[in-house]
Amino acid sequence: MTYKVKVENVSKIYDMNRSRKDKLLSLFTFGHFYKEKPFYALRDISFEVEPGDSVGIVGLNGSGKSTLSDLLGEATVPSEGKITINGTSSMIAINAGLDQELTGVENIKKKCLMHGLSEKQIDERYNDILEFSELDDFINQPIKSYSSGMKSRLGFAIAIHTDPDVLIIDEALSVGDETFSNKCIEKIKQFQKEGKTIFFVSHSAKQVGRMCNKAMWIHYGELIDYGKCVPIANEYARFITKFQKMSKQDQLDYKKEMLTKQQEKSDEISTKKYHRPLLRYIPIVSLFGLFVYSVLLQLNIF
Ligand SMILES: Nc1ncnc2c1ncn2[C@@H]1O[C@H](COP(=O)(O)OP(=O)(O)OP(=O)(O)O)[C@@H](O)[C@H]1O
Repeated sequence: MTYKVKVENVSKIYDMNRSRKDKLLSLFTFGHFYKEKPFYALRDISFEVEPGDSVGIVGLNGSGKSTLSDLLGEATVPSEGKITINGTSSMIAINAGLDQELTGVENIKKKCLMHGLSEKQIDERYNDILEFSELDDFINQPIKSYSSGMKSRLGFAIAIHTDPDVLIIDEALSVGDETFSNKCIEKIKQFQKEGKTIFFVSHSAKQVGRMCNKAMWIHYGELIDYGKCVPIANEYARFITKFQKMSKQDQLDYKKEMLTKQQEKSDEISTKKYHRPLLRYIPIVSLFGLFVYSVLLQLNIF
């Protein structure tokens, strides 16, 4: 079967340099010179998703779930590798793509236009979006004054009315009241019946087990399991039960140890890639050559 989403050897590297000068140096030398070492928030992830699949993404805090959903929702681009989506994607995350300074009405228009809807289509769908979001008169307020639940409701209402083929739901259901969550779940089920592809980011193995046919477990930047939902959700639930039985201090120590390992692996990759003795000087020498050449041109020496 042809895939709906194909992710090939994708990594997301964060530039950890703080000052503008260090960031620029790292940028212009293609990462060869840096003060702070880069961080691989996701490392060499590959998977394929078939049309109509509902994929649950689980993992501890800081494992890389939101980074992956941002990549799938095309809010950011991979640092390495390739993502191919056959169709349009729409992301529902708290705040995803919403402009804090604009009102609810303005955000509806902006996001719908970004998803390729015409002014006429937006006018036709506006009342449905407003009704689904349950925001009533608050829709005319800037969304910076909204609670996280209100933002999530607006984000959800807009996303489901933009006809996406691929829907990415990032923790949108963990805020807000239960009645609204149930309404969203009904809507998601309707999307599933229509054969749409769904990614569902959640901390809850139970929710993933109920909603998805496939699952992936991301652990500190690595994809450690992907396949049929129930066995993975069960395995993750067992891990979480064990984790929660640990003392607060042991949990912190575990997270610290994992993060240190993740940073060590990031260092290993960057060292291998960027610290080949001669190669590391090529970008800076080329830039310097270009600079000298342009100065000579300005001086009419050629
Ligand atoms: N802009 C950034 N710059 C540097 N590091 C970042 C940035 N965004 C995220 N990270 C780091 O990348 C890793 C993955 O973060 P991400 O938010 O994707 O995890 P998550 O699994 O979604 O966590 P949570 O469940 O808490 O939302 C974390 O170590 C985080 O600190």
